[in-house]
Amino acid sequence: MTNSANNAFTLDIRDDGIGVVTIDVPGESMNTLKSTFADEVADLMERVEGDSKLKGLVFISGKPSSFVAGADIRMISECETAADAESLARQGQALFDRLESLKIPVVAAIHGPALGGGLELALACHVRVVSDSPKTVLGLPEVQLGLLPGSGGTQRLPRLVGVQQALTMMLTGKQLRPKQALKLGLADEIVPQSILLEAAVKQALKGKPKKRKPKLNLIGKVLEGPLSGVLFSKAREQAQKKAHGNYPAIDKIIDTVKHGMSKGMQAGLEYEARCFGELAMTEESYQLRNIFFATTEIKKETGADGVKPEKVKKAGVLGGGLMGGGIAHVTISKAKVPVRLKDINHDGIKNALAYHAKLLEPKLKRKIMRKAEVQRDMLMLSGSLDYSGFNDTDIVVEAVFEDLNLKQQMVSDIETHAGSHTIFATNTSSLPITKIAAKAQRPEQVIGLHYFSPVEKMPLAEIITHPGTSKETIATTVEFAKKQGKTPIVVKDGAGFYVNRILAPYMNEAARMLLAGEPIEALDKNLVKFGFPVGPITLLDEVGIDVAAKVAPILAEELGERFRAPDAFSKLLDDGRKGRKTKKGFYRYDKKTKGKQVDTSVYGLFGITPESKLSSADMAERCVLPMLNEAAWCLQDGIIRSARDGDIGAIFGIGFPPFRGGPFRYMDSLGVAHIVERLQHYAKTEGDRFKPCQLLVDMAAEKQRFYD
Ligand SMILES: C[C@H](O)CC(=O)SCCNC(=O)CCNC(=O)[C@H](O)C(C)(C)COP(=O)(O)OP(=O)(O)OC[C@H]1O[C@@H](n2cnc3c(N)ncnc32)[C@H](O)[C@@H]1OP(=O)(O)O
Repeated sequence: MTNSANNAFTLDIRDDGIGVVTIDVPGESMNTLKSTFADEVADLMERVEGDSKLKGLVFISGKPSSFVAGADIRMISECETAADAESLARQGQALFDRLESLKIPVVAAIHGPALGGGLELALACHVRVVSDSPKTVLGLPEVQLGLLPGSGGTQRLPRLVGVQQALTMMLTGKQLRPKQALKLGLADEIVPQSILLEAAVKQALKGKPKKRKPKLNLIGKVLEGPLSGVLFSKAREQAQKKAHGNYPAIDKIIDTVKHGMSKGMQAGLEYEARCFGELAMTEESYQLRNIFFATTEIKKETGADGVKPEKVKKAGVLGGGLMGGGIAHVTISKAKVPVRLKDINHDGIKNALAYHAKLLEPKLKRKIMRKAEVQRDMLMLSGSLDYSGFNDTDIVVEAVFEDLNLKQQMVSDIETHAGSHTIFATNTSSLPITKIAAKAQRPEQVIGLHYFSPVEKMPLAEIITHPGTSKETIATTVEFAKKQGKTPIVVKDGAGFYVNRILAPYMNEAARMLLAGEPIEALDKNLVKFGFPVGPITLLDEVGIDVAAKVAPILAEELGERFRAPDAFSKLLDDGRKGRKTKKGFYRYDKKTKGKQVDTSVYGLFGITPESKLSSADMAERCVLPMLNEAAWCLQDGIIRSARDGDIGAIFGIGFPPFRGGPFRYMDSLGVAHIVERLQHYAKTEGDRFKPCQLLVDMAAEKQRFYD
């Protein structure tokens, strides 16, 4: 084989006898493994096996900032049968077996992500040298795609780092940084990127190392020896506590590791390939892969066709509350942009600084950041009580409380004190952007930038345009949100925008069932079982009953009767129940209460005796259908630009069960006609609020789907 520019793998043999294989998939920004490489890889292996002078082999990436991001997910999605996917897994297994069996030492030189099949390749090598860059991460994230590691990962990882650690990595998809990988024995050496290749060559010249046993303490040895049965059943119990049986990959990962550890590597690999094939065909994996494709698409979009974003070099934040503090933090720590924060009093500024410091502290403790880096990030946040330091801001995000006059005043202040190009982004969750921009001199620079709480954790940002927002403002705000680590969706102005608009009817329906006597625990439990991270009543307590009570009439007024909230909020508020923040809501928050307990006195307020009459499935259906219907309304009204944005918004903003693909993909999977039929059924039994929107009715009549 001669090396060709079209090859993904190029072998160069150095004078010291070490062969360097550079992985560089042509035409792609990141290396992924594809079955079409089979012939060139077979040639490469023959060349290596046939060269008796070769002393060792090093695998390194030719890409500037990634090793290998795994098997090509598109290739997995193209499989039509379980047998097709199983054979992909076997192909990878066979190659990695052959690599591991080489008599010469094989070293992986890793800089950037080594994920999925990329880490499986590295696991088959005899030594792993990693760069100390923050870009370097090692992980097996297949579970997030509804899959298991299919090319030996389920067998090699536990043998290298121990069953317990391997299960944690595979069941959570967690990615390890270099130091964590070294500690576990997954990496053998950490070096600066500049000497990565040389360090790997040095390792190869040392000869083939003896196989190491996992680094285990005494308890680890017992748990992974005589008590391994307990270890596996505990892992299953813990994982299912969160997954509620909704993710088939979880059981398969545990079964496969167990099979291989008790019956040997070869049997484990057989089992692994079979399970990989089966999982690739599940609805759950199909939907999770779709999320990967959707987010990858969104990452590439500017939000405004043909317009390039302006660079944001400095940002302003108005308001030092929880939201303002969170926004300042992600702007500095993710986007690396300095922030000037204004509040009306010193406490607000102090709060924001303290919040920023609190979020940086664990990074110092866990050695993700050095002290000097933390200090630098702290210095990037400065505060003032006036608008000094705002004149050179490129964007200002407002996070003051929800008052239209106040927000209009802020627009005017920014127009006076900041630059003529400065964008005014409002983090309102309920006020129309059109009204906030109504008195602006430069309305084209006013936009909504709606974060979810807590800002540093929630992945979604809704970017809301009013009719006058310019394309430049959209593109710059979208880019800014991406730099802050958010997945942005661009939506049109309208009450509740998208996320809160679809959330409200879902919560209202849960409240209605509660008023009809369904127990609080049952409502929460059944919706969590459906796949939401928390149930609707818990969510009401978290969001604040007062907040829900304030938003409900606004939505009803603008969008109609179907948004009319049940008459429960006023009674709760009269009783001083605002939810978790006041330690009084549907649940008890006093210190003495152990675990999560319903405050049963709530039932007395409504004169009801709780009694479950609905089945788990009926309860979930009644809550979820209004959300699905409203999502379709939003598409019909042009609030969201596509079903894809609606799915990503619901999954990343609300936690709509990812394995169901989002509201639109879920409707497709059940069939739009079925959704319409169920909505019509409930419209008869429960009321007009369930009436399906015209888009759904038309689509059902035409047998259409949201996705091809
Ligand atoms: C048999 C095996 O066990 C099965 C497997 O390996 S399944 C795959 C497991 N691997 C993964 O799940 C990792 C998926 N990738 C990622 O999480 C992220 O891409 C990443 C963290 C590696 C990098 O993120 P980021 O820097 O934001 O880059 P991102 O925009 O996502 O990706 C860059 C490009 O690589 C592509 N890409 C990354 N990983 C890919 C994969 N595994 N398959 C296909 N394409 C992939 C993206 O689609 C994108 O393509 P584009 O240039 O056309 O836009």
